[in-house]
Amino acid sequence: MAEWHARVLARFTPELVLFDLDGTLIDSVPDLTTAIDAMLQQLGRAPAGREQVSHWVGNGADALVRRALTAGDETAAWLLTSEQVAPARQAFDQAYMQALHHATGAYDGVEEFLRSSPAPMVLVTNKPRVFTEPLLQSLGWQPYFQLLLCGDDLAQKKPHPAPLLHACEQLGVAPQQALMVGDSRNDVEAAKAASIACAAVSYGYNHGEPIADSQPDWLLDDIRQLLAL
Ligand SMILES: O=C(O)COP(=O)(O)O
Repeated sequence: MAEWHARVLARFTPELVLFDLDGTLIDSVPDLTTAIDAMLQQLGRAPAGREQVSHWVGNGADALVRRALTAGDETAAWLLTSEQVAPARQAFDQAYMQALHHATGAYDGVEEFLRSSPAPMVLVTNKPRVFTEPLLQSLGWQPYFQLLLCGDDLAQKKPHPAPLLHACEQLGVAPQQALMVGDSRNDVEAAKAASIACAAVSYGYNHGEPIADSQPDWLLDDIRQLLAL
């Protein structure tokens, strides 16, 4: 088991680490793009490509499909009715289930952190459970996490603080003793609203914007920077 880096210890000693998944632990955009482009092709539309898809990830599968259907127009995306979205969502779900772990891999340093984390870990992702569980199983990561909280487990998802607070409560850790690690403003906003310290990684998606703008407590280029290695 590794020790926390002095920069973390100077503030507090985390008793629980809450991890985001997509863009933080894994680069899932290649496989998400395969699924989104297969869906668009079925609908007779042009493919979106990885760059666009990377800007649409982070608020769960429903938001991703809505954004793809409206070429990223956020207002138009949420004006679509559930009935309008349903066939596309079905096509996406089928394609993503097939593609789940073809090109998705862990970022540098992630495996090392997971193996040697100084504190118990929970996964708090907006990804639906139907994809998260088989993907974690395929990565062999399920034993690392005390709890998985997926995007469809609770009524609210990040940036709402509810999943983070729920995780703390389940593990019996005060929010002030937990650390959120994520890549997007959804993670930072959820952490701030829950009074949870937040480290953000600079290499993730964050809708194509710099995560520094959200002012996390720590900005990391590599998750191992949290550790005294
Ligand atoms: O939008 C998604 O499905 C990804 O969610 P995550 O970044 O919270 O892991």
